[in-house]
Order: sequence, then C-alpha cells, then structure tokens
Amino acid sequence: MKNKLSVVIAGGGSTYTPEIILMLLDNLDRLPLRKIKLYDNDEARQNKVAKACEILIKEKDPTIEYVATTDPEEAYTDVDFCLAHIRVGQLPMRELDEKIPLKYGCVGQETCGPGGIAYGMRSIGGVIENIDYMEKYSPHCWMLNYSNPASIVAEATRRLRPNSRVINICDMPIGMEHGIADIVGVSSRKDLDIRYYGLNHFGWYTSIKDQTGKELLPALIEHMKQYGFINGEEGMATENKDSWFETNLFAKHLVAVEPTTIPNTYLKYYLYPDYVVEHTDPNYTRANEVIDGRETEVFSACAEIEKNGHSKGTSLEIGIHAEFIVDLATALAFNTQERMLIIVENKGAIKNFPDDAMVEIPCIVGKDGYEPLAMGEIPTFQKGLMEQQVAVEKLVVEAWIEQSYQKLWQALTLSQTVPSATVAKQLLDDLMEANKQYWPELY
Ligand SMILES: NC(=O)c1ccc[n+]([C@@H]2O[C@H](COP(=O)([O-])OP(=O)(O)OC[C@H]3O[C@@H](n4cnc5c(N)ncnc54)[C@H](O)[C@@H]3O)[C@@H](O)[C@H]2O)c1
Ligand SMILES: O=P(O)(O)OC[C@H]1O[C@H](O[C@H]2[C@H](O)[C@@H](O)[C@@H](O)O[C@@H]2CO)[C@H](O)[C@@H](O)[C@@H]1O
Ligand SMILES: [Mn+2]
Repeated sequence: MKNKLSVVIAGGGSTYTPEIILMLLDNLDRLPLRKIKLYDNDEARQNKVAKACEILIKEKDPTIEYVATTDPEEAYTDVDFCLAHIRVGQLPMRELDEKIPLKYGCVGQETCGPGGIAYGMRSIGGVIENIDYMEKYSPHCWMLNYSNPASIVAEATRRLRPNSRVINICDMPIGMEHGIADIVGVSSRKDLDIRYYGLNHFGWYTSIKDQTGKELLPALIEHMKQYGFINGEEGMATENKDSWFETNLFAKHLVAVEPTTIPNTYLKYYLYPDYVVEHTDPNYTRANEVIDGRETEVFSACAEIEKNGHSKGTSLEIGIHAEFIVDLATALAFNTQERMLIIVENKGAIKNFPDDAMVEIPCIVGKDGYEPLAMGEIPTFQKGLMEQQVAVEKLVVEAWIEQSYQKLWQALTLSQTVPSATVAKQLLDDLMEANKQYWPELY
C-alpha cells in the first residue's frame, strides 16, 4: 500500500484553494493523504475558505487531519508537499499592476510587461520566505510553486535558493492542451505527445502527435489561422464571450506572424501590445473581473458551505489548475516518470540558448525530481524574442538582489512592451511609489 502523504497549501486564502482541495480529494486513490494544511499570512482572508475546506475534507475522508494556520512552524512541520500559490499584495495590487502601465499607453497585465515586472518584485521575497520555512521545518518536502510571475520567480529561486526542492510550474499549457484535444477530436490531453519550448507564458509547440504517431501540427495551424484556440463554428457559437475567449480567438494573429508553430496565447502581449492597449478598458481590467467574478463566486460558495454545514449542491468545481499539481505530486511521490512541462534551468536542453536561462520545456518526473528533455536548436524569431525577455527577467531579479534602480529601469526599457527608456522611467517611478510597502528599497 502507498504511504499516505501530508500537504500544505501556501496562500491558503487563494481563490484556487477550494478547487485544489476538491482535486486532491478526488484523487486519493493515486495520491493518498493523511494531512492537509492551509497556510496564509492573512488570517482573515484564509478564513473565507478555511471552514468550507474543512467540511469538504470531512465529508470525503474524516481520517484526514486538517489544519488552517498562519503559524509557519505549524504549517511547515511534517509535510511532504507544499503547493504554493501566494499573491503578495493580493488582488488590489494586481489592479495597480494592470492600471498603472495603461496610463502610459503600455500593456497592463498580471505577468507580462511592466505589471509582471512590478509583481515579480513583490513575489520574490514572499516565495523565498516560504522556501526557507519549508527547508527549516520539513527539509525533505517538495514545493510545487505556481506563484506568479512564474518566470521571474523561477529565476529568483535559481539565483537565491539553487539547491532547494522547488519546482516552478504553470497551468497554461494544460489549458491549451485541453483546447487542442477538443479541436483535434482526441478525448484526453494525455493522449497527445507534445514538444514545446519557451519561457513561462512565452513559448511554442513544435509537435503535437496523437497515439498513432500522426503529426497534428499542420492541420492545427490551419485551424488556428481562422479560429485561434476556439473550437470552430461550434465554439464560436457556444463559448462564453469572456476575456479568455478573446485571448483564445486572438491566437490566430499570433499564428499569422509565426505559421510553423503553435503559440502560447500570452504572446499577444508582446507581439500586439498596441492592439491590447487599445482594447483594454483602463478603468476596468482583468483584476476587476476576477474580484467581481471568481473571487466573489468562490468566497460566497464557501460561505454557503460554512452556513449549511455541508457542501451538497455547491457550485465549487475541480479546476484544470489543480490537475497538474496532483499529477506532479504523484510523479514525485510514486515515481510515475510522467512527462510534463516545467520551468527549469536550460543547461543545454535548448541547444542554442544560454545554459542559465529558466525555460519551460518537457521533463520526465520521478522520485528523484525531474530530467529535462533536449529540445534541439530553435529558430531566429523565437530565439530573438526569448533572449530579450530572459534578459528582462534576469535584470528584475538582479535589481531585487542588488536593490538597483538602474537595473530595474533597464529591465523595463528592454521589455518588448515598453516603447522607450523615457516611458520606462516614468513607469518605474510610478510603480515604485505604488509598491513601496512590498519592494525592497531601490538606490
Ligand atoms: N502558474 C500558474 O499557471 C498559475 C495559475 C493560476 C494562478 N497562479 C498564481 O497563483 C497565485 C494565487 O492566485 P489568486 O488569484 O488565487 O490570488 P489570491 O490573492 O486570491 O490568493 C493568494 C493568497 O496568498 C496569500 N499570501 C500573500 N503573501 C503570502 C506569503 N508571503 N505567505 C503566505 N501567503 C501569502 C494572500 O494573503 C492570499 O490569501 C497568484 O500568484 C497567481 O498568479 C498561477
Ligand atoms: O486572469 P485570471 O486570474 O483568471 O488568470 C490568470 C492565470 O491565467 C493562466 O491560467 C489559466 C489557464 O491557462 C486557463 O486555461 C484557465 O483555465 O484559467 C487559468 C487561470 O484562471 C495562467 O497560466 C496563470 O499563470 C495566470 O495566473
Ligand atoms: Mn501561468
């Protein structure tokens, strides 16, 4: 029989916590658990989901021990996995990350461009703090970290905690592969054999094969030229016309620029920043949608469970976000040797790219960690874009470590989404003022 495991969810008050709990509870046969803990540094926020999570767990398996705490020692003692999804500054700071750049005519986005850089400067300290708790109280533990902006956070963990048991991940490829599976008529994304390379929120599929070995990429590219990641006329007619729909449809313009690979939809912020700015309401950005949408829905569903004392009829659902986490934890705990996309140090996997860049590539995951697969040489267009973006991410981490105003100005100047050093400086001064509670002081 498999050993039962103990997990802590760091950022317990996250809107994603209930769906992760549901996913964990749905997978106890392959990832058996003896303990689930929530940890957050904001007790009031964590309390919005904590009681509901307790009820969900007790309903499914009352033998699982449950704790919700703000005490790092209690949280991190005796844990095998830390599932980390913290947001330093929470959603009100995301709102500023999105709205400040728009004032200067630049992309206002959570992980891309100036907003991503500002968020990175906040996240680094919080993630390192959690790694240090983990290493102090449970040195054998693995942290599966999807705190954003994942590229900058991954570079920071490489620089500051190079030997820590941290694996940086993103659910974006999982989401895209679900969409691709629907479009090509395959029942599960796991029946697709893929090759992909890039940075986080900045990459390309170079091969997508079905179980017979048939290459689906050319047909998919033809589909995408018309519909992006939308499932043809049926998808156009039936899908919710929300901002993800727009982003998935917009992918047709990404394929127009680079018609031999399948792009990550986040590339729209780098390739069409002017379009994105023109089509964003500077007074109501994605943070407002999330606050009025997911956050309100999740917290009210949790309040309902707490009030009723049971979860019958709840609107809470397992999300794709959680699927990856269970697969990854299972691979590490039980040596499944599953192939998954993770963010790792390049070390030659992309042959014509720097060894010390944090890249998102397929890896084989087992009990000893991950082994990256060689992705070979990449073409000039992708390489040029990636080199520029990697330099931005490295400069942000250097700026954080050295408390360097100059390096952060350079990072902003180098971003494909910022038109000049002049605008970069205006942005920097505004973002620095807004983030003074969270960034290290810059000199
Ligand atoms: N990598 C991915 O693909 C992916 C996918 C979805 C979400 N995310 C990320 O997951 C995180 C959570 O997203 P959300 O929208 O649910 O955010 P949220 O604001 O709802 O929740 C984040 C929680 O983290 C807590 N927190 C902040 N700093 C902390 C610290 N130092 N220690 C412990 N807890 C801390 C906050 O108090 C908050 O309760 C974000 O970083 C988001 O960008 C990543
Ligand atoms: O704007 P949000 O907060 O809804 O989403 C931001 C996150 O977006 C990506 O995750 C997506 C996923 O790719 C998509 O398919 C769908 O299922 O929703 C997820 C999140 O809601 C991205 O990978 C994350 O890094 C972002 O935080
Ligand atoms: Mn992501």
